Amino acid sequence: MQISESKRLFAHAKNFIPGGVNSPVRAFRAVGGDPIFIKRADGAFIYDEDDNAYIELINSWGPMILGHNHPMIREAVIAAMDNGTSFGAPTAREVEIAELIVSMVPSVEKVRMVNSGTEATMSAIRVARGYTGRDKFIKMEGHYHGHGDSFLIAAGSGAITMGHPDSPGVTEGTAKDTLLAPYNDLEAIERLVEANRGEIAALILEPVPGNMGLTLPLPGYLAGLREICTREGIILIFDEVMTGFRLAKGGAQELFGVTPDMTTLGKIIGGGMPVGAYGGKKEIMEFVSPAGPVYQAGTLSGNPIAMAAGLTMLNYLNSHPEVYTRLNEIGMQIASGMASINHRFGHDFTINQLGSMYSLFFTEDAVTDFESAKKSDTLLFGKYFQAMLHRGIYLAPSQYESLFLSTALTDDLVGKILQAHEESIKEILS
Ligand SMILES: Cc1ncc(COP(=O)(O)O)c(C=O)c1O
Ligand SMILES: N[C@H](C=O)CCC(=O)O
Repeated sequence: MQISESKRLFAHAKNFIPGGVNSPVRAFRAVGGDPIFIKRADGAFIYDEDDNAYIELINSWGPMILGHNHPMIREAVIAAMDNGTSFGAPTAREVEIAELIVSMVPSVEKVRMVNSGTEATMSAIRVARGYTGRDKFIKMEGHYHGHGDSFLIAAGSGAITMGHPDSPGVTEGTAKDTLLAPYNDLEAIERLVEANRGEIAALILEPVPGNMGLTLPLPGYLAGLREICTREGIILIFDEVMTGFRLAKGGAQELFGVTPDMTTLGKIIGGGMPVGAYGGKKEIMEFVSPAGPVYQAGTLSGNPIAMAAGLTMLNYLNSHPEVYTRLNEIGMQIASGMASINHRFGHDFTINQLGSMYSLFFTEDAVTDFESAKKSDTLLFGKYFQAMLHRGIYLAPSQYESLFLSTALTDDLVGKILQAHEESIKEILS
C-alpha cells in the first residue's frame, strides 16, 4: 500500500496545525506510522488521498450508522442549503427534531440543541448544579465526556491514548469537584456518596462506555445507580453521545430499561453534521435560560443544515426498526467470527460487543472497567491495527475506542473483514 500523498500532507500539516491534526487520536501516535488523509467516503468505504480504499469500522467515530454519503442525508442537506446556511433565529425544523427526540429517548421531555457532545456534557453538568445547588459530581475512571475542564480527569479516549488522562491546564479548583469512581462498582459509589452526602449534584457516565474500549455494564449496575441517585437526590446523567440512536432508537436507556434524569447526545443526532444535545425531565430543563437561570447559548446552535441532516437521520431510524436487527446481526457475526479465529490461533482474546459496537482487547482477562482495559497489550494492538490497515480495513487508531458498524456492511464485506482479521492475527503472532 502506497500512502505518499498522505505522508506529504501530514508533514505539511504539522507546520500549521498542532500535531498535524484537529483531534489527537487521528494522529496514529498510539499505533505508529502516519495517519491517512481522507479524500472522500461512500457507503462502507473511505478513500485516501492516494486513492486506497478501506472498509470503514469507525464511521466518523459513530455518526455514519447508515454508511457514508447516504443519498437521503445528502439530498436533505442540499435542499436545506438552498434556503441559506445559518439564521441565528428559531426555525420550524428545530421544533420538529426536538419533538422527535422527545418521542424517541425515554428520559427526554425537553431538549436543547448544541454543536458538539462536549457542549452537551458541559451544559448538562451546569444545569444539574444549578438545579440542585450542589457543586460536586461523580465521573467514572476511563469514561470520556468531551474536553470540558472538569471531565479531563481520568479521562478515556484520546486523553488516555496520548497519556494525558489528567490534562495540564485544568485547575485544582476545578478538579476537586470531580469525584472519581471505577465503573461497574456500586459499592464505590456508595462510599463516595457517604463521604460527600448532600454535596453531589450529578453522576455522569457512559452507560455502555466506548472510550476505554467497549465495556458492558454488569447485570443490575445501571439499575443500582438509578436507585442510589433517586435516594440521594443526585441527577443521574447518561452520556449517550456514542450510544444514543445506536444501541437502540432510544439508546442504552431503552435497551437496559433504566431511565436517567438527563441525557447527553451527539454523533448520530447530526447525521454527520456537528450537532449535540442535552435533555431530560421538564422540571430540570426548565432551569435552562431563558426559561430559567442557568445560562447556555450558541450562535450556530440549531443550525438549519445540521438540523436537516439530523432530522432526516432520526426520522429514518425511528421508522426502520430493522436497522437495529441488521446491525446486531453484523455485530455478532464479526465478534463470533473473530473469536473462533483467535481460538484457532490459541488465544481467547477478550471481545466486548453490543449491537453495532465492539472492541477487541489483547488480553484474555474480562474487561469490565478501566483497570482491566489497561491490561490489554497495546503494542500488539498497534501491530494489529497496521496489519488490518494494510489489508484495507480502517479501525480506530487506539485500543481505547469502540468500533462502530454501519448498515452499509454487506455479508460479503463482513467476510472480507474476517479474512483480514485471520491474516493479521497470524502475522502479528508469528
Ligand atoms: C461519550 C462521549 N461523550 C462526549 C463526547 C464528546 O463529543 P464531541 O467530540 O462531539 O465533542 C464523546 C466523543 O468525543 C463521547 O464519546
Ligand atoms: N472517542 C472520541 C469520541 O468518541 C474520538 C473522537 C475524537 O476525540 O476525535
